[in-house]
Amino acid sequence: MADETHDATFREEQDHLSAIYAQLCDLRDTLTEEIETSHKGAADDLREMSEEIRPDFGGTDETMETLAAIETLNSVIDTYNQYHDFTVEKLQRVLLLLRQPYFAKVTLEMRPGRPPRDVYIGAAGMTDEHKRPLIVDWRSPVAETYYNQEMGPTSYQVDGRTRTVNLLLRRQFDITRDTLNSYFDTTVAIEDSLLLGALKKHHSEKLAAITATIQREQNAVIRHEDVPVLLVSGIAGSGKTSVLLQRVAYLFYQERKTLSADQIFLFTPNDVFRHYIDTVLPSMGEKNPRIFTWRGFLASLGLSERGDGRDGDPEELAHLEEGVRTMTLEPDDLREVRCGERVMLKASSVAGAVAKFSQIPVGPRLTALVKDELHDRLDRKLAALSKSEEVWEEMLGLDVEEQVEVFGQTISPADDDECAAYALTYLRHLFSGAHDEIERGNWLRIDRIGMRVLGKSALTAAEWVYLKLLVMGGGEKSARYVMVDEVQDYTVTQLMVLARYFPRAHFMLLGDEHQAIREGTATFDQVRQIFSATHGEVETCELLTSYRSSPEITELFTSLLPLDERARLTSVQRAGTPPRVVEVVDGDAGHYVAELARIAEKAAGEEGLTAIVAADAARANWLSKQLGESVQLVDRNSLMPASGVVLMDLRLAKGLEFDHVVVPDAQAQVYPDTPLARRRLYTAISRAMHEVTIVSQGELTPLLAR
Ligand SMILES: Nc1ncnc2c1ncn2[C@@H]1O[C@H](COP(=O)(O)OP(=O)(O)OP(=O)(O)O)[C@@H](O)[C@H]1O
Repeated sequence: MADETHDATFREEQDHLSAIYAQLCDLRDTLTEEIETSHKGAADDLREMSEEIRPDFGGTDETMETLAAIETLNSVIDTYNQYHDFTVEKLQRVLLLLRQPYFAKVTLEMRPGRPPRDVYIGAAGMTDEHKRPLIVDWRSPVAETYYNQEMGPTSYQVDGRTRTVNLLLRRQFDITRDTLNSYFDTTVAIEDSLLLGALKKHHSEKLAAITATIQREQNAVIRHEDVPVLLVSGIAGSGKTSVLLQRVAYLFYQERKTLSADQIFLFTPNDVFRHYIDTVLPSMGEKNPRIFTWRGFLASLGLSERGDGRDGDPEELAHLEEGVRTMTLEPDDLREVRCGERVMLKASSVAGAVAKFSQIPVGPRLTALVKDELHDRLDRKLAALSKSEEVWEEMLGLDVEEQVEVFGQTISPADDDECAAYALTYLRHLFSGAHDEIERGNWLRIDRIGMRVLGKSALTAAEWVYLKLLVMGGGEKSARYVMVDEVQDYTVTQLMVLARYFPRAHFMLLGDEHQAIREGTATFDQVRQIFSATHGEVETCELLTSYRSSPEITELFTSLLPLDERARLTSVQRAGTPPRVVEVVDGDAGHYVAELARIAEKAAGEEGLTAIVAADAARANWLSKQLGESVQLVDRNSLMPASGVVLMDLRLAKGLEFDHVVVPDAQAQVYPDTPLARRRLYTAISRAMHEVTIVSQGELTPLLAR
């Protein structure tokens, strides 16, 4: 490390930073001015143009003229917007960089014998007025040389080809705006001073981006080639969630012309976790994807009332698959097509449409054919209705504005044929909802079909969605990427639904089998089977280093794992405190609570956030009553405070981290020597960054006894 102002390199780097910072400030001013001027110009132009438009819907010609003028005005607005979007986007990047222009530099010999090139790497890319790079985006190909953590010959991928270069210098910077706090030259691959600095910090209310310190094994996941299914298996605190979010940012960069935020779906364990991560992407200058919890997903399908559908038997889904393959639709499986209150096609007509394709098996193809037939039938019905004088009368009674809305103009039909033609347009407008009903498949009684196939009286949410997908196909076809964090907590049933619901999406599944804290969740072998059946080969990446927890804490929670696995895991070496174990031997509840209260009180006086992580909700509630208001009980809707002491159920602590974790009730009744209890204890302890206190009422669990 070098941070002395006498250091010539330090001065050179500070000068470089000052120069870049000044350029960024100039860019900010120019762009802001451009936006203001164009805004004002646009505002003036638009005012002038819209004043010229004299809304006149008096006759057909006048109406057409008015509409044409409005259309021209709209296209002028679009052009301004496009220009505006580009400038605004560039300004956003400049503002992002003004907080920290860059965090690293690599000096590369691109070809032997050529003069080496300095590349400064930052959260976004920026060029000067001659299009020369000032700062290179961390996601650009050449930035990979920084993340490879290899001195000397190294390589990076450009458009699928490997480029070999010589890395002469890898320098990291601690920078705040235009001030260089320090720099570090890395000479050994594993030495990462910036990382150590980041890991020493106290807990923060929100997860932070790890752009500047992404490690080699993490980089391999973030920059992984686009495959149908990527399963990332990583120990507690190995950065799975961080990697997931960096990967989303990477995909946005890679596919910036085509990928929009609403094409990425992110599944998180609960709402507390969702709040914990929701500022990471915005802080990187990117948008958040669509974030769901499993419950939220079911609610979006209107299925909340059917329970959470987690624990349903996957065999039932297999039965549905088989059943659908061999069944035929019966009249009772069908219902009429409605538009509001009005029946547009009777159930018998729907049955007639289905009967036309009796040779085709039940499934998406049949549904598509029946939908076409129903659309035709509806059209024919509307065509017949369009001859009705009653409809004509109603149509001719529309006022001018309604006419323009329906026909794009006012109408004055010359004869019956013209009247019928307008009436058809009118009816289509009026009953467009019926076509939507046909498309949504609301003429199929999914519950009835499912109950018949499974021989039971009600379907779970999972069975209902699954059956609908089997019969109608579909799901969310616009989804291009689906990310599932904490995948070890999903059941086979849930994963089968997700795999089918997103048939075209590429999946990224992240988890830790040792953190499966519920009974009956899918093993990673099952995860692989499910997705290889629907999406093709599943690639697996491993993350073996713990970043969250000090070496002492990592040693404690990895001691709960089988020996052969333990041997492969590492943590980042830094100073830590040994975990404390408190056995309240006499088992008396009063003594036990007093001891916990003492620990909580002491923790409240310390810096950072302490969490008392109870094994389940009932224990969390009991402890809350005992400990009183000095300890805040966290529920599903709580926001996490920055410091103090909180108490929560292990389920809500999932994915989160705290400076100090207290594991209460560490006695054998609560943590017996069973695989599930072992995983729960591992999960609870691994929430800790710097300190762990284990407290048992009576003798300590055999899982931790030495
Ligand atoms: N490369 C890195 N640089 C700096 N900090 C990192 C890095 N990787 C991970 N961390 C930090 O380690 C902590 C754990 O990361 P994260 O929550 O992403 O891990 P995880 O594998 O999802 O954990 P868990 O399985 O326990 O939920 C976070 O505070 C994160 O910022």
